Amino acid sequence: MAKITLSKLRHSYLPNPAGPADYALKEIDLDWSDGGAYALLGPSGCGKSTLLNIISGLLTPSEGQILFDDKDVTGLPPDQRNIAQVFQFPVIYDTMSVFDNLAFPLRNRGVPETTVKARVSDIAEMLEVTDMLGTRAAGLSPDNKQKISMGRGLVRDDVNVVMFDEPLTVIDPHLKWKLRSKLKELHQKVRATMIYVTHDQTEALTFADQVVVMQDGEIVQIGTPVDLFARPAHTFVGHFIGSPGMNVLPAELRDGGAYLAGQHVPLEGAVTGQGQLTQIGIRPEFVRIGNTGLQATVRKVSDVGRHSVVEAMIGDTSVKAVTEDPPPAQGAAIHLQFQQDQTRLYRDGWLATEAAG
Ligand SMILES: Nc1ncnc2c1ncn2[C@@H]1O[C@H](COP(=O)(O)OP(=O)(O)OP(=O)(O)O)[C@@H](O)[C@H]1O
Repeated sequence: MAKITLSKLRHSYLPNPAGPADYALKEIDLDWSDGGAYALLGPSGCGKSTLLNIISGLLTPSEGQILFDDKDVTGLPPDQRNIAQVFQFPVIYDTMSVFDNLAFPLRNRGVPETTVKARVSDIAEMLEVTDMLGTRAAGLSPDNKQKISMGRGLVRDDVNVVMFDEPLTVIDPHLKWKLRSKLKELHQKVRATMIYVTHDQTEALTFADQVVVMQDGEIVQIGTPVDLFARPAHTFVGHFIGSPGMNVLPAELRDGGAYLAGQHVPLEGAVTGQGQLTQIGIRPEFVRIGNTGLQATVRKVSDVGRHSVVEAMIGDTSVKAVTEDPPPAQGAAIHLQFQQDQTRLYRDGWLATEAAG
């Protein structure tokens, strides 16, 4: 397994890119350490596949370098990069048995048959497919086929990195959670460097120790699932992660204080930096409905099981609050309290307050 370094990477699909908007990947600098479990998370079109194809060698970047264990592989074709990939759809040989499918990547490399047997039975056990080893792959259900595809990606122990590209797309929703946690468990057992590409926050947060969040060809934050929830570096991360996402509210900044619809909102700490557009970011989990605080009117209440999501209007601005108490009625006049140490200011999208304490 290898450490992967992406250095000053940029990519444009245009022959003569003029400005940042012409780049599918703006400048990417990133270190993925040996044996880590990473997710690349972002909406459709943010550049995930472009980055994946550059790492696997299917695409040569317009600028920058890719290093595996400090060795420059930017010019190497895919077959010389020693990478395993698991795709959205199963890649298996229907006419072969499950055993032969799992053995294929090893036999292809001339691994001795005794090692093949040992390795295939280990992987089969981890994936709980031992009883299927003698079955022809053609007869398997789509999710079992995808499990075997994953097994084929994991069976070699000499690859630099295993990359998963939206691997749960074909899996039935009720089986997804099972395979998600299985993959996490597998990573803990095989300790390979793994990169998991997805637009689904639950998949990314369940699988990865470190999540790389992308938007518009740029990395907006790299952090643990807890970091991304607790202290989003960008309003995009706050909004994209969490359900419902962070409230991002228009704010006026006067004498270092923030105001929302004319009402003062205490922030977590001092405001730093420069920037034009100022916004307050607060997660709905930290907005309380109380007797004092910002005046608001309830617009809508959604019961989502253990708690309710109350959407209230402060002036023209909609704010969401999560509450486990009986919610107020639609149209009620209420007060909202923002937990101060969780109330942040963002400037042009980027975090601009210092953490409390
Ligand atoms: N072959 C190509 N030629 C021109 N533009 C491309 C090509 N492939 C991707 N793009 C553009 O590059 C940008 C990034 O696309 P990319 O496929 O990397 O994003 P993504 O995050 O993987 O999205 P998805 O999840 O939909 O695949 C998009 O604006 C896309 O339109």
